[in-house]
Amino acid sequence: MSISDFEWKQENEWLENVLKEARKQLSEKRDFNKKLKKEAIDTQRELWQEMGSVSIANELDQIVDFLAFIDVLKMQKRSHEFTKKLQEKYKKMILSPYFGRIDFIENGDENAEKYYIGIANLINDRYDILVYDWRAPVSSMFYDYEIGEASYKCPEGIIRGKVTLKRQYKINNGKIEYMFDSNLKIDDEILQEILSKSVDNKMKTIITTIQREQNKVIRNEEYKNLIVQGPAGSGKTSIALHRIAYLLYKHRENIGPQNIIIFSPNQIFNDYISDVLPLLGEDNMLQTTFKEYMHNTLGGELKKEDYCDMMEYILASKDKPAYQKRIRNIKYKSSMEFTDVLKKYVSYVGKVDRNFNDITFRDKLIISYMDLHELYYKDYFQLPLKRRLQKLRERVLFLLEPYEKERIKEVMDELDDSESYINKAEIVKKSRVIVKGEMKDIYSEIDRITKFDLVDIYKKLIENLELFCESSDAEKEIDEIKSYTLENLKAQQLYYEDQPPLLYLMGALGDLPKTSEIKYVIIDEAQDYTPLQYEIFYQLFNHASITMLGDLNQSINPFMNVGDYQNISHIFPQDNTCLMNLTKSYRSTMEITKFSRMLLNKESTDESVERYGDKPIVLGFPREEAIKEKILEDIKIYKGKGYKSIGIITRTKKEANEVYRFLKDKVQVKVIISDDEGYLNGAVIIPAYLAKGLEFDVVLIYNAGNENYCCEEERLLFYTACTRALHVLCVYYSGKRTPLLQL
Ligand SMILES: Nc1ncnc2c1ncn2[C@@H]1O[C@H](COP(=O)(O)OP(=O)(O)OP(=O)(O)O)[C@@H](O)[C@H]1O
Repeated sequence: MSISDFEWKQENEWLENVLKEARKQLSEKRDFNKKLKKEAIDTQRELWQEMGSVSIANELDQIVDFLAFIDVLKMQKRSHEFTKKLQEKYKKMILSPYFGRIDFIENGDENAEKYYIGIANLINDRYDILVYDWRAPVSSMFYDYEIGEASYKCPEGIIRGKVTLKRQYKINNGKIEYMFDSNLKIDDEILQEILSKSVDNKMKTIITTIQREQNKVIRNEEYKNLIVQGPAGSGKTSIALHRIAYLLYKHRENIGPQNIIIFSPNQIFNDYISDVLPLLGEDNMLQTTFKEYMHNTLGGELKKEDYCDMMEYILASKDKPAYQKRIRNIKYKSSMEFTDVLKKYVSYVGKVDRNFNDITFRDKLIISYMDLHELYYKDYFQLPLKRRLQKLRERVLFLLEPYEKERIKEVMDELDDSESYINKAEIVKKSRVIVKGEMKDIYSEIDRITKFDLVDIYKKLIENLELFCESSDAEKEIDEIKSYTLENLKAQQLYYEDQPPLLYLMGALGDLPKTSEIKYVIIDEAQDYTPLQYEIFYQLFNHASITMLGDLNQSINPFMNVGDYQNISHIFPQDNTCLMNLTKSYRSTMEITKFSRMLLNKESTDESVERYGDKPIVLGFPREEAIKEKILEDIKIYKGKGYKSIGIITRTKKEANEVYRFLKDKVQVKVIISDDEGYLNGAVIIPAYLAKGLEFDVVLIYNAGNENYCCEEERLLFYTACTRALHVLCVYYSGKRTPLLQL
C-alpha cells in the first residue's frame, strides 16, 4: 500500500520535530559538558594550590582534603563520561532517529497512539516520548505482531489491544529515504536489502529487523537458564548481544556491563563482536574465552596446551604413532563416564586419612590428634576440601600463636640476660629467628596436614583410576589412560583435555575464585563445550542466569563437544531451564544454504531467508599449486566485484601458512593462525576451526580433497567452514574430492 502525499508531509513534519528536539538536547549536553570540563579544571587548579605546600605539621588534614578532591574529580569524570555517552546517542539520533512505528489502540481506548521506535528513548521537557527505545516494553509489539490483535508485557501487567499500523523507515542523514507499511513480517525488503550487502567489518546490530523467534530469546526472562539451538546463520550471536543490550536497559538500576560476561570461542571472535554493544549505545560486557579463564585460573608450572594446538593435533597428526592413544585419551577425558569418576573422586578425596598426629611444642600439647580429627571430619566436614584445610590451618596457627609469642619473650629475656646484645631491635630479630628454627618441624607438620596440591590430587586420581571406574569400563583402556596421563604430567605437560578436569576439581574442592558479581552469563558456540565444562560453568555461576547458544551441527571438535543438550539437562535445574529452537537462517543465499545443508546428510526443516545468488562452485585441480593460483585469481576478481571480505578457509594452520606464503607478495592478504589475534578484514586466510562464528562475503575453501577432509569426523568442521559464506562459496580440491561432498 503506497503512502499518500499527505502522510509523507506529516511524516516529514514529525521527523523535523524529532530532529529539532534531538539537536536541542545535543546542544544542551554539549554546553553541560563544557561546564563540567571547566569545573574539572578548576578543581584540579584548586587541588594544586591547596596541596602545593604540604607541610609535616598538618599532613593528616591535607591527606583528608586530598581524598575529598579525588572524590570530586571522580564524580566529575563520571558525569563527563555519562554526558558524552548521551551526546553520542543524540548524534546517532540526528542521523537516524527511528526505524519503525506502530499505531496501537489499547482495549478501552478510542484512538490509536503512535509509537516511533529507535535506538534510544527521546523525551522532551514535557515528558512526551517522541521516540521509544527498541527495548522498551511497548516496542516488543513491533517485532512480535502484524496488524491486528496484539499485546505487550510491562511492569503493570499485560496490555492488550490492536495494532492498526506498522510502518518501517529508512532514514539516513536526517532524511527519510523510504518508508512503507507492512502487513508482513519484517522478513521483507529491508531484511533482503540488509542481507545482500557486502560486509567489510565487524558484526553489526540487527535492531531494525529482529525477527519474532529471535525477539522471544532476546527478551526471555521467564527462565533462569536458556539453551538456544539454531542453525548456522540464525542469528545466535546477534541475539546474544542484543539480549545483553536488552538486559542492560531493563535492569539499568541494578546491573552494569561488569555484571555480564560472555564466553566466546576465541579472541578473534571477541574482537569481531566488540562493536555491537557500543553501536547500541552500551558499554561492552566482560568478554573472555574458556581457555583464557582456565589458563589464568589454573596458573602453575605445567605447560598448558592451547585449544588451537589440540585442534591442530587432531587434524594434522594422524600419522603420528601415538595419535590413536591421544584421541582415546581426549575422548575418555571428555566423556560423561569421566565426569562421574571425578564426582566420585571428589567425595572420596575428602575422606582420605591425612595421618594426623598430636602437635606439640616443647612438650606442650598444641592440639591433639583427636581434636584435629574431630575438626576435619566433623566440624568442617561440610566445607569443600580447600576451605576445610584452610580452616584447619587457621585453627592450629591460632592455637600456636600464644606459645610462639611466649617463647619469643623467653628467648628475648635469655638474650637480654646473656648481655651479648646491646640493641633491643637486634634482640627481637634474633629471638624471632631462634624460635622460627625451633618451630620448623611444627610448621612443616602443619604444611603437611593442610597441603592442597591440585596437580598432585589429580595425579593420585589417575594413579588409582580403576577404583573410581565402573567395573564395566575396559581395563586395558584404563591402563593406557593411566600410563599416558602420568607420563605427560611427569613431563610437565598438561594437554588441553586434562585442563577442564583439573579446573573441575579445583571448583569442586573449593578453590575457584568467587564470581558472585556476575549476574548474567552468555555462552556462545555452546556446542563446543563438553558436559564437564558445563559442570564448571555451573560451579562458577550457579547464582547467575545463563544463556547458552549453539548449533549441534557445528561441533568443530569431533571428540570434545556437548554431544546433545540432553547431556547437560541434569546440570541445569529443569524447572528453570528452557530449550528454545531457532528455525531460520539469515546469513547465506538460498543456494549456499542448500549446498551446506546437503553436507549434513540429513533432513532439515529449517528455513532460510529468500535471497538468491550464484550456485556454489566445486572445482577440482590436479595439484595444490593450481588451487593457490585459482585463489589468487579469485581474490582479484571478487575484490573487483566489490566484495569486501574474502575468507580463504583452510583445514589446518600449516595449510594456512602455505597459502599465505604463496599469496603474500602477490595480493593484499592476511593470515590468522592463532586464537588470540584480533579480527582482520579484507582477504583473510584462516583455518576452519578459527573461522567458526565469523562470516565473509566470499568463502574460498582451500583443498577439500579426499586426503584432507577424509573422514566422517570432519563433516561438521567442513560444514561450519562452508556456512561462513554470505554471497559466494567456492570449494576447491586437488586429486579426488572429499567423500563428504556427495553431489
Ligand atoms: N533479524 C536479522 N536481521 C538482519 N540480519 C540478521 C538477522 N538475524 C541474523 N542476521 C544476520 O545473519 C548473520 C548471521 O548472524 P549470527 O552470526 O548472529 O548467526 P549465528 O547463528 O551466530 O551463526 P553461526 O552459528 O553460523 O556462527 C549476521 O550477518 C547477522 O547480522
